[in-house]
Amino acid sequence: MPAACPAHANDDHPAIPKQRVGLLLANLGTPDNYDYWSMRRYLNEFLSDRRVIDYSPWLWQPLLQLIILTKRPFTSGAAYKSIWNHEAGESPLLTITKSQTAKIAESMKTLYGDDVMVDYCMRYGNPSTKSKVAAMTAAGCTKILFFPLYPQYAGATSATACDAFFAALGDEKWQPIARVVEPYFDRPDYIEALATSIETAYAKAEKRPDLLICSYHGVPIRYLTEGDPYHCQCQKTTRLLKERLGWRDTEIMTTFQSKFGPEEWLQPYTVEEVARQAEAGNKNIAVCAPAFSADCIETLEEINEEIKESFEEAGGEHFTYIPCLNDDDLHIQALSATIEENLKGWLEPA
Ligand SMILES: C=CC1=C(C)c2cc3[nH]c(cc4nc(cc5[nH]c(cc1n2)c(C)c5CCC(=O)O)C(CCC(=O)O)=C4C)c(C)c3C=C
Ligand SMILES: [Fe+2]
Ligand SMILES: [Fe+2]
Repeated sequence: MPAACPAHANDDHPAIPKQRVGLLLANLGTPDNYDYWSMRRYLNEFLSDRRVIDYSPWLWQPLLQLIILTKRPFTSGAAYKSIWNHEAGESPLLTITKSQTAKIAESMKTLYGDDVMVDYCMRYGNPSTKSKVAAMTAAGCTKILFFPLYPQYAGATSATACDAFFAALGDEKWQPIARVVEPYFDRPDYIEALATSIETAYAKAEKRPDLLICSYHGVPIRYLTEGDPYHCQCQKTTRLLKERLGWRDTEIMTTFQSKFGPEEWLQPYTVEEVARQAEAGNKNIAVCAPAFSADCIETLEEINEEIKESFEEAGGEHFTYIPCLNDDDLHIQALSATIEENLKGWLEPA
């Protein structure tokens, strides 16, 4: 009987690996090092993304290439150097993402045995989203669950991560079926993990802080008026946290940090608000950063160095930075439960 196709007639039919489900965790990015050229490469990729900076490239690219990328790699490189994980030779965001991935992989193994392949990728820098989608497809993942590790949606984070994921799928001959995990800021288990981290920090503090500032990464106000729901999701995160903690309105507030460029961004700006609070008599404050699933340059350097300095210069006395949830057990449990819900219909726990 003739073979069904010429490739079947001889031995050059491609090997087909065992089919599995891929779980791809995605975070923002990281430079490979803090030297000028590594920083320039990273910032160029990041700041050329039109989900982040939406000006016309005709206007933006000359400014970026000729002015911003001649100076900023030096200042950002120095900031990265001050927080770098020198032992591992990588940024803290990368170290934490690896640990989160390993812990989530462990909980997936308990639930599903070897049926799920777990890995992580970065939107900018390495490992790229494209390389990880290709590796998962080659390893037999015919379905991929993509999980942008941002509690709140923003076009500049979640959407651009998805754009890179969908573009990578577009390059695959045998394109995996895809699902994306939605923002998780209002999940009770995430709020519980956040509230517990705050209660633990407050229990350890010498003196109870007068105020908790929830400092979120900012975006231009224009992005909100053009339809990005990030601002509302940040405000709701603080409200849910306040309700879970059982606190009064005067004990907790929302601010925004990391302003970049000349436009007006979401306000109040953290760096100014901490100084106002110190001047108003709140000499003992705590700051947490619920928009970040992992500590990074924006928390370790900007909050714990620049913003702390602004508070102390205005007469503030005690500044407590409450770390991100990182690889805390409750955080990993909340992320794993979110993943389990999103895998339903594809896989059931054994
Ligand atoms: C958590 C949510 C984030 C939003 C929303 C966001 C919007 C946004 N960011 C920029 C510009 C910069 N962001 C930078 C770093 C950075 N941003 C986020 C997260 C969000 N950004 C993270 C997690 C990080 C840290 C990455 C790390 O490697 O540690 C920087 C780089 C700082 C530097 O190196 O100088 C810039 C610049 C814009 C313009 C924007 C909204 C439009
Ligand atoms: Fe950012
Ligand atoms: Fe809003």
